[in-house]
Amino acid sequence: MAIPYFPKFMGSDNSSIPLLPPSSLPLSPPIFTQDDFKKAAAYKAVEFVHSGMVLGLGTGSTAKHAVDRIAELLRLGKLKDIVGIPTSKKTHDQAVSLGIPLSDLDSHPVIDLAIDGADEVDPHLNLVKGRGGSLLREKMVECVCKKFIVIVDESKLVEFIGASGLAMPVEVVPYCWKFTAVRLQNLFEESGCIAKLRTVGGKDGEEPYVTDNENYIVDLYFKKDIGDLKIASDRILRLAGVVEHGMFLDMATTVIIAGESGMTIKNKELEQ
Ligand SMILES: O=C[C@H](O)[C@H](O)[C@H](O)COP(=O)(O)O
Repeated sequence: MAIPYFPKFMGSDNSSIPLLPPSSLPLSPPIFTQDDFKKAAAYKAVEFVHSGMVLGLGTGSTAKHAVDRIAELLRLGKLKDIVGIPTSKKTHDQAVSLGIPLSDLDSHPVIDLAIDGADEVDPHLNLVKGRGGSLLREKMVECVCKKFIVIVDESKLVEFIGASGLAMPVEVVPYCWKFTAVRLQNLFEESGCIAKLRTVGGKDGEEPYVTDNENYIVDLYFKKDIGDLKIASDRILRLAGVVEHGMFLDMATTVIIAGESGMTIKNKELEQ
């Protein structure tokens, strides 16, 4: 079993971070799990949270650690007057269960800081998000943030968007989704694109995955680089039937990456 051991990842407040392995254990190098890295990045990001902030609360296994940590600091009285704007029903439910005060974009159209995970991060801090299906609300919240901190383990770093060979999600309206999927695939024919409806196993077999907004997801898989991301984004968004896509371009202000060699913090300003 992995020993939670975070010598390189200590936050300014480490009340809930075990610092050293029990002395009875043999002195072998600590073994970290991927989840340890996600938690380390999340805890680091929460150090940027201050009392009185309106916070975008991300979705996914990495963001979940940040939400837990924010709730813990609220309970300890180390944070006060936080308002959270959740980016999915799941995060909403997590935050409610932890007692984090919540609101929405109607009441809080400007957000001080959002913290969220990502599926891919390229060298320019462009992202793929939405493999958990929450891209639309995430984009709505994170595009109105003064600061957007992305938290990832090192497995999310890619040379270029789509390089992982994994899905780039596009949220589409259910009406004639096949028609939209074919048009999406045709847009990126030269990149060897395959478009697939995301499905989940239901009692009657495979059913379309339905987002929090009652839409479907078409996942795009690329064999080659799709080139200029801004152009790709515009082409996707111009298709009627498309609601939003999972490329988050030029949005992250900071990316915190945790991995075997420690923690790296990349700032957008430094990349330009
Ligand atoms: O829809 C899901 C979100 O975009 C997640 O932030 C993203 O998929 C990363 O999730 P995880 O932290 O679980 O890898």
